[in-house]
Amino acid sequence: AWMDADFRRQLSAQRERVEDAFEFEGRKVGRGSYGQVFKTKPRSCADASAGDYALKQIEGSGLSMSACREIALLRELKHPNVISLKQVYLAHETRQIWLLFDYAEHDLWRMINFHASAKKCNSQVSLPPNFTKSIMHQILCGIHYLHSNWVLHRDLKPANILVMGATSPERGRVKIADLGLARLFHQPLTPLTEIDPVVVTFWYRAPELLLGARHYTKAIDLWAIGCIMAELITDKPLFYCKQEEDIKTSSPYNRDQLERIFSVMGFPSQQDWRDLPHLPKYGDLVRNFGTGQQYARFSLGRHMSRSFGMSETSSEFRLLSRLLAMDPLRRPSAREALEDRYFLEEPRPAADVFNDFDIPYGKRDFISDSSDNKDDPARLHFASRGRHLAVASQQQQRPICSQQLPHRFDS
Ligand SMILES: Cc1ccc(-n2nc(C(C)(C)C)cc2NC(=O)NCCN2CCOCC2)cc1
Repeated sequence: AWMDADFRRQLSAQRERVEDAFEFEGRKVGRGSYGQVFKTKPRSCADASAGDYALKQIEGSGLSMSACREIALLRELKHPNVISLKQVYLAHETRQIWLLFDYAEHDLWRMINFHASAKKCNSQVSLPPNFTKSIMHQILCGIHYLHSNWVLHRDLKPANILVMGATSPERGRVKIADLGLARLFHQPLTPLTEIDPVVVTFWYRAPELLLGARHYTKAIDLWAIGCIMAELITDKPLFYCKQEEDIKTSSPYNRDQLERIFSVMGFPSQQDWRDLPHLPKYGDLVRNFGTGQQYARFSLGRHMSRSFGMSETSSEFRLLSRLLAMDPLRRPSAREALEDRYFLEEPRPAADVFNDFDIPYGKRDFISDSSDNKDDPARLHFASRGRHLAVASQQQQRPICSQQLPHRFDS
């Protein structure tokens, strides 16, 4: 061994082990190709008041490329709206890697689903009037910080937008994270592999990516933020498109997803998007859609006003349509979006997105290890990558409709 044996023994005796420091048996809240996540409390301070922590056990053993990337990236970043890495544990015996984060009780995927199902039962849940504005402001602050450090997110979607819960000192604060799969491949044209059967959603992918753009850009993140803003307003994914379960496409071109975008936005004209003909998949586009005349009468304004009564003159709509410019060159930077009139008007964005309202969402369910076996039909667990097809298994999901929902909630 390259190290003196005694010295090694001394080091390993001193090293703090993650199982000694944290209680996490039976407290799994997430599982996927990235590894698994536990909701833990430090064993030391027994008092329940201490905040919870999220322990991510990285899949595989040893310093994999993705573990290196995640640690190297996160240890350099520090911003109130970006998830922060508190500690790294290397279990030398098993060569396991554990990452310690602050625990986030909520995320936009679960929050939006909660409101969508409450709506279906005609039981509106009261939220502060600046709820969407506060969330949008904090997402843009976090992304502005990342972009200024030349970090692109590349997979922004509701599941990756976490929100701190009532027991956290940062109650109601947005934390941008990346729980998912896309991080493993940073080229947009990488074929989806069988590593992960979880279907990656294309609902937040910018049109230039679907048309073969070879590199991610900041504008691609801003498009996804526009999609998230629309979903916060309507409780529906703006560019929802059913997807074949076994999508193993290697081509970035997704005709159904493009069709959905055009049926909301209209078809981009030469004036709208000068560089469109230079995109790799422009030929496929013309073959499938011709001149796009069939989408001539569609527009975002028409869609948002007809389906959701949104005024096309409101500053909320104006910002949304800036973010969802088909031509990436016309989308605002994160800073320009933050300077939009929308954030200067009353009501102003709040640091706690729930304001003084009680938080109506349940806590995350623990994933029981019994549901680990694949042939358990009820095994549909929350895939933290925001897979919109997965729901909690029945015994975990309390149907909203059966309860009488009080106007206000006890958190
Ligand atoms: C390979 C690789 C994977 C992920 C990242 N990554 N990147 C980010 C940015 C800074 C871009 C938002 C965050 C993460 N990692 C996690 O969010 N990790 C999950 C943290 N969560 C776990 C569940 O509990 C809350 C914290 C980098 C590289």
